[in-house]
Amino acid sequence: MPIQWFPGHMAKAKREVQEKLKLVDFVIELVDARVPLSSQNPLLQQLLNNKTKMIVLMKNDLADNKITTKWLSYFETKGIVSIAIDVNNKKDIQTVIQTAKMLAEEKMERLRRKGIRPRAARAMIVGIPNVGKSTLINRLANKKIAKTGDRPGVTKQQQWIKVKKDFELLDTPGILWPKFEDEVVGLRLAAIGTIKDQLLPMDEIATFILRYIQSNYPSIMKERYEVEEELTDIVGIFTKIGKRRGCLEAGGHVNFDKTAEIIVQDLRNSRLGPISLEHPTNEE
Ligand SMILES: Nc1nc2c(ncn2[C@@H]2O[C@H](COP(=O)(O)OP(=O)(O)OP(=O)(O)O)[C@@H](O)[C@H]2O)c(=O)[nH]1
Repeated sequence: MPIQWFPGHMAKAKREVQEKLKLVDFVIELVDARVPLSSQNPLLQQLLNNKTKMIVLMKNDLADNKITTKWLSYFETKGIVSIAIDVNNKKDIQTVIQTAKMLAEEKMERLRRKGIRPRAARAMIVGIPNVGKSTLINRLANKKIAKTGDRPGVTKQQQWIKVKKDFELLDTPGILWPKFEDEVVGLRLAAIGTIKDQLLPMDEIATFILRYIQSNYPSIMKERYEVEEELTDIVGIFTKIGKRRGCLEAGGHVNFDKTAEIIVQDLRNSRLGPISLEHPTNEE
């Protein structure tokens, strides 16, 4: 899939993240629970330079819980603290705060051991476009955005959100671009809506979604689209779905673009139920 990010934008985003990283003690990396690895930016790991991070699997309400559990174990085996949340669930927001506080306390303990007077630990949120950065910041801020002044070496004043007495959050997130070298990664990200649709071949994405669902969630395929057969005749399947969903043009022909759009929107709007598009061991 020919998706290109402009190198200039990427370089600028990288510089901005690098600058902000200097201000914080740890990083909260947001990924999409439906595609946790595909929605990571491998560059972040290099930029972190030994800084602690926690991973928040966002939009867990849209993901398959069984697969999410596997992802949490996967990250645990890598020694990375991870949690999965629905940003609209208050309990989940509390879990983010508690987990971040735990990391903050570890950091403060290290300072104490070095004889440095503890202060509030500072964190920033990073993630690819549309992963939920602003929404999570707003939930954590809960209208408590507090100016805590300049930090040395920073010309632009940073706003900090006092989430807890000993934990502050940078009020602007770091945007990182996903990586598209692997075609399947691109298709997964396109399916969940990371990339602007104008740039996308919707029929390819819809086909990807149908094939994936047919092999991983055949009952959904049957219930939603009344398709039970193998997807060898993809044109036939599009025709069937298009007719059923009223995507017809004059003359009774099926409009394939409209049909593809409906399939993609069905997935994005969770009309197919909770679905994960990536498995830790690539079981799919
Ligand atoms: N269902 C669900 N939707 C979520 C969740 N978190 C965020 N969203 C939705 O995802 C969309 C994108 O959220 P934003 O907070 O704008 O994402 P962002 O990462 O700040 O996006 P950019 O500004 O493009 O970088 C919004 O429609 C949110 O409502 C979640 O946990 N569950």
